[in-house]
Amino acid sequence: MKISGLQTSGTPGDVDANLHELDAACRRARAEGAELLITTELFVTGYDIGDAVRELARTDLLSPARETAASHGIALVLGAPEYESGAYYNSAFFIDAAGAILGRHRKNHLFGELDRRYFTPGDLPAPVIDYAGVRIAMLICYDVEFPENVRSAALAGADLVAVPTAQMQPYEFIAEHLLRVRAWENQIYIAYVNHDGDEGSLRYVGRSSIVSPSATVLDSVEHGNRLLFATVEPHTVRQARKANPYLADLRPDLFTPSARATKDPSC
Ligand SMILES: [NH3+]CCCCC(=O)O
Repeated sequence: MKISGLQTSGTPGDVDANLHELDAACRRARAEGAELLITTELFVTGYDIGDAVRELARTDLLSPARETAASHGIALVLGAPEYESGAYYNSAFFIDAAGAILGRHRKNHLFGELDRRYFTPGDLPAPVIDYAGVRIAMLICYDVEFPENVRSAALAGADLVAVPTAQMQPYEFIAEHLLRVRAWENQIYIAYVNHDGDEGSLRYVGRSSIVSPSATVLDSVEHGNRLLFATVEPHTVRQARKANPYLADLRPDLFTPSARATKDPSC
């Protein structure tokens, strides 16, 4: 499956402008043969936009994006705020090429006051969606910095982790190094799609990338608005896991509380 990722500064607080950019990006991505377009974290509204993020979360942000996906025949991993039963979530939605919502992830590790002021953390690990022969997990930004999140997706059979992101200075290290480690230690594709430019109090690091299960950077960009492309192949995941069998060799029995409590009789 050819996938794409849209690194962009977006238009903070302007849903119509962001949806217009989404439409143009879907057209370009589809023309290049992509079957999936991954956006940045909270793409539809912007991230550091203050109380407006909650006001916008209570509007219908998904219907126009679903129509865009269907009109271009391309699936989306779409970053958008979500409101349900009095709670607000920093979410990502998997929308298929017919505009149907197949899955949703609520950011399960909130980052500092910026997230916690407005959102409730999700209580579920990354969902894994079977789409066109590829098993796709979703995490959001800070989530991917916890190895347990990516390992859990890999053990659940994911081939790819799509990561809508709003990664700001001074965290260039994550974009430049950590993603390749996450891909290598789990033999899994990672698509990390970040904001760029300035937004509110933040200066984003850009540095979006798509990384192979053997930690090869398949496409990347430092700064600027750009579509990234790469081809995700499940057999490449399987080959990588033969070469680096961490998941097969893993000994979860050693990491249970009871294993930790067991005294070593030889000492
Ligand atoms: N390294 C911490 C920055 C995480 C930013 C975010 O989750 O939006």
